[in-house]
Amino acid sequence: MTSLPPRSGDGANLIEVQNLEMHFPVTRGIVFQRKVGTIKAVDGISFAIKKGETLGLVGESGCGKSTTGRAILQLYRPTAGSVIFEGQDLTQLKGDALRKMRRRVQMIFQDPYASLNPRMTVGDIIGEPIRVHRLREGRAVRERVEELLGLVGLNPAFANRYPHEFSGGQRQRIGIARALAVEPQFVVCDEPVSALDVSIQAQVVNLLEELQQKLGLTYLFIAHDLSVVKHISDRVAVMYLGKMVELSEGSKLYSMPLHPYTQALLSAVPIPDPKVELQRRRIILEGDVPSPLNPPSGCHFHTRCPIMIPKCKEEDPPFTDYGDGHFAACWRARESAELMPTVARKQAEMLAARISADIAKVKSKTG
Ligand SMILES: Nc1ncnc2c1ncn2[C@@H]1O[C@H](COP(=O)(O)OP(=O)(O)OP(=O)(O)O)[C@@H](O)[C@H]1O
Repeated sequence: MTSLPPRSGDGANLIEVQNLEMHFPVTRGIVFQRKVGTIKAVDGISFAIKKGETLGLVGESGCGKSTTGRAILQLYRPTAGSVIFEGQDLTQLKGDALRKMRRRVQMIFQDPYASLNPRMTVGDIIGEPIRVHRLREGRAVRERVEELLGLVGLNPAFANRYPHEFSGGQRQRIGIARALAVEPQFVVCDEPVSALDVSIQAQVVNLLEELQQKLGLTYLFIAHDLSVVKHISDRVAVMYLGKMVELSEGSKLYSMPLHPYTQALLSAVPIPDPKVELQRRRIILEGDVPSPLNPPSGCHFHTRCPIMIPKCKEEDPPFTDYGDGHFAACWRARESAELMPTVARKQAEMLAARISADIAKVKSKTG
């Protein structure tokens, strides 16, 4: 159970996700497949994203971030819930209406190489969606491809080359150009910089921010790295085992995390500085991440929570607004803020500052 989607303050929401569920059946048997269980990859999450806003989505591997992105874009058809985009519930669209909507919502993938067809030239990769959606014809397709390559900081002459001729960062730029080819309004960026070197990460994050400003884009930015998310996001949401456990305006999530899981994530942010490492005080979470096939009762986090009380085993805490749109799903949210070690908070802040400095450096170099 979740409450109404957290609103993002003033201004219109571009997208509203309400009680979204994406469950995958687990089957056994080759000929007669029989359902033996359900993976609750996304288990009833609600949120809204304002036009032009970036919502960061973080959490450990397997918590349901990618599935959330795919279910919003209808790449997976959700088990339950609604996704309202420009007044239309995407979960109800079919056929032609669904195809038309796909133009407005796009995805940028983590591994740009895997998502680019190695047998196609960059020109064909970027031109294909333009032709499919009949946005341009004949020579105008080529002109648009060259324009898009320029927009993402690549030489328009690269249109004749193949994906293997490019570096990781350049391939990601090609992936971004392809996503933008159909002139979307909403883009799910699924760990777009996780596979790149830190210096290149800053360039790609910088590019995504520039494109957002130029084209008025709205992003759902998925990452496991809290520092990258902090820089690019207006608000940040944290997921654990298919549920959203915290959501707030970015800086507040870092300075006053309400959920013990967010606190643990913050305390684990690595900082390549031996002085800080010596002071590090990590919040160690006991046990492994439970299986989404058989999640714990009550609050899913209770089996690893350092401040668990008996109620947590029994009742799922509601996603509650603790003021100014700072939502958390924790029975002890009010007390837990006081338990966050200062050192852990400080190290997360320092890493975020480092990344911001890297990005500023890239900006000054690229003028
Ligand atoms: N098509 C599928 N069929 C069955 N289970 C799936 C499918 N896609 C994802 N899952 C399961 O759903 C859960 C959430 O996966 P998801 O990829 O959304 O997590 P994630 O947070 O994006 O992780 P990562 O950072 O590793 O990509 C996992 O347990 C995963 O195994």
